[in-house]
Amino acid sequence: MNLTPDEYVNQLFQEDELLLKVKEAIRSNGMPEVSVAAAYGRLLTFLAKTSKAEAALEIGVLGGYSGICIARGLRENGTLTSLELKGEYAAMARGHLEEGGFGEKVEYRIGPAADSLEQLEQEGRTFDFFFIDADKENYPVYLDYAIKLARPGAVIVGDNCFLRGRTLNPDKQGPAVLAVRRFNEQMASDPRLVTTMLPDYDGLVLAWVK
Ligand SMILES: C[S@@+](CC[C@H](N)C(=O)[O-])C[C@H]1O[C@@H](n2cnc3c(N)ncnc32)[C@H](O)[C@@H]1O
Ligand SMILES: [Mg+2]
Repeated sequence: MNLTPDEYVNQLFQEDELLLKVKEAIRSNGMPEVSVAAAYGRLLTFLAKTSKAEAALEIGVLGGYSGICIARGLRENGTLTSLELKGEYAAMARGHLEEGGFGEKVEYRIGPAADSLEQLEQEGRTFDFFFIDADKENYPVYLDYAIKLARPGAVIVGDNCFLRGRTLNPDKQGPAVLAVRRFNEQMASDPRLVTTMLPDYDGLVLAWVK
């Protein structure tokens, strides 16, 4: 019997011990099991590497899965700034990033990400890699900040742009769906961006900032 594409890819590229440990910690602490899927985590590493990312920003941390993937792709002197609402999640992620050897590279800012983004703008910080993966209602706000804080040539990645199918269903009109549709439309049409959206998984959208 044929393997599914997922099964085939997951056989070829198995998650390493640290990533499996992150997932186990999330499970055993009763946290939501919504880390980025393995192949897309590897895509984050790949994109950070190929874009030679030096200053990455992640919005939505959970247990540190995507943070490890991004940190693995950073340049030698690169840094990751991670925004997370919950202090206990950031503490878990910090432990995992330290275990991966990235303790010196990562800075956590706890609280609503929109506040942290405003603070980063006030500080004059800029970034060349963004991963947006927090509360969906604020995706348009996060995109505005990402474009403001982006260096020319920056990469912006948005996760879960199909909202497990809700974005695709015209009958769904809740605030998260409306916000993500707005985000997707801006990603697709903003003249400052060169963008694509992968039409499988849960809708990963990728933009390059001119
Ligand atoms: C989907 S999870 C992140 C998964 C993570 N990027 C990964 O793939 O490993 C979303 C995270 O966003 C956080 N979050 C929710 N609302 C937030 C807000 N307003 N500001 C910052 N973080 C928020 C949640 O606590 C949760 O940890
Ligand atoms: Mg996600």
